[in-house]
Amino acid sequence: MNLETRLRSVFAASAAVKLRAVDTLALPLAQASERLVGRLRLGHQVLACGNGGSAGDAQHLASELVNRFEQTRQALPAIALTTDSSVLTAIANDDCYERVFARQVEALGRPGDCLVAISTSGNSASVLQAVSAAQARGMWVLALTGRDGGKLAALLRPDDLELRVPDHNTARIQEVHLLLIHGLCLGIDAAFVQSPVAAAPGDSAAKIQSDWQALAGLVAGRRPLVFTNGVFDILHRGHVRYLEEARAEGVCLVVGVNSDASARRLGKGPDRPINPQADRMAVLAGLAAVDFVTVFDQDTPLRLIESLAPDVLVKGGDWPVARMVGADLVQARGGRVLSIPFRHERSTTALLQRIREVQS
Ligand SMILES: O=C(CO)[C@@H](O)[C@H](O)[C@H](O)[C@H](O)COP(=O)(O)O
Ligand SMILES: [Zn+2]
Repeated sequence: MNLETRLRSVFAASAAVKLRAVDTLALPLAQASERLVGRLRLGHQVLACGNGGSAGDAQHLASELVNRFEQTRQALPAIALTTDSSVLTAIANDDCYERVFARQVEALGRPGDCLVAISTSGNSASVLQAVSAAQARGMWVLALTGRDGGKLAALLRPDDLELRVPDHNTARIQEVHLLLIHGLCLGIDAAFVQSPVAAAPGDSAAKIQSDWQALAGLVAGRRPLVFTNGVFDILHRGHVRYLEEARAEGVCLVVGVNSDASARRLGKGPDRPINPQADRMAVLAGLAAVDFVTVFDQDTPLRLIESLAPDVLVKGGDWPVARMVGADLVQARGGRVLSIPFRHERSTTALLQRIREVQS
């Protein structure tokens, strides 16, 4: 067989693997892309690793997240663990090659971040150690593999994802890996072009949106949209947990805060709220679970709920669904209404009582 004939059969084989992969991988690829979007929106980052050709793939992915793929959108945080020769040689030289990625995961990974682990065999020890290090740090793993998934597939936990190319040839598997990387980026581009994250991590002030109309524009397309409201005078552990649970009900959480005048009309006491509305909003905006904070001056958040049209309405503590303002409105649009009990029973009133007792 001359070279041209052999190349023709390589082209055919590559196309055939891709067509086979469509059946098994299109759906999990879409799910992986959506999961990445969700985590990136929360300020998490992507770390990527692999050896040889897969090191190139890790860099390819990182460059498309940090810079862009096909569309202009905000920069996204991703690091290829394959590029810093000083770091790589020091770890390989002083410790062992198998630790080159794991050590970097230990240094850079944070809970909720994603490790993209690329290995055609699923058996590269350096990638396996990186996966274990990521799992130990509360990260989740997106594995790009081939063949039978190797030892890597066996290491994965229920929360991890694997995209396994149905072939045994290293080069063919790598060719599909690149297609998968571009597929991930397609979904990521689309999501962030449609609705950019207003606040960069650490820039919590951008989460505070007092203009309801502007807020409605910012959350358009970020559905299911979750809404909750309250005074949040002195934030306690029960609040933090319930806001995290509320955020998990959708892709964006807006918290409506009673203005100082509105809070005073609730009649909790002449000195309440203790903290002015600007302070209460700033503290809420500092929570990772909260995407936006806004304020309402009315007795109830009904008009705000009408303006935002959330898909999920949540109240914390012991509010029965029947008593929740706006419940019928949300349900009439096919939305859900939830009462999330405080898992840590704390009350601002009781807390203030204790502080006063200590003082007197
Ligand atoms: O690019 C190629 C082959 O096409 C090679 O460099 C290949 O990536 C290397 O042999 C890797 O070490 C293979 O590792 P893995 O995919 O089994 O984890
Ligand atoms: Zn190669």
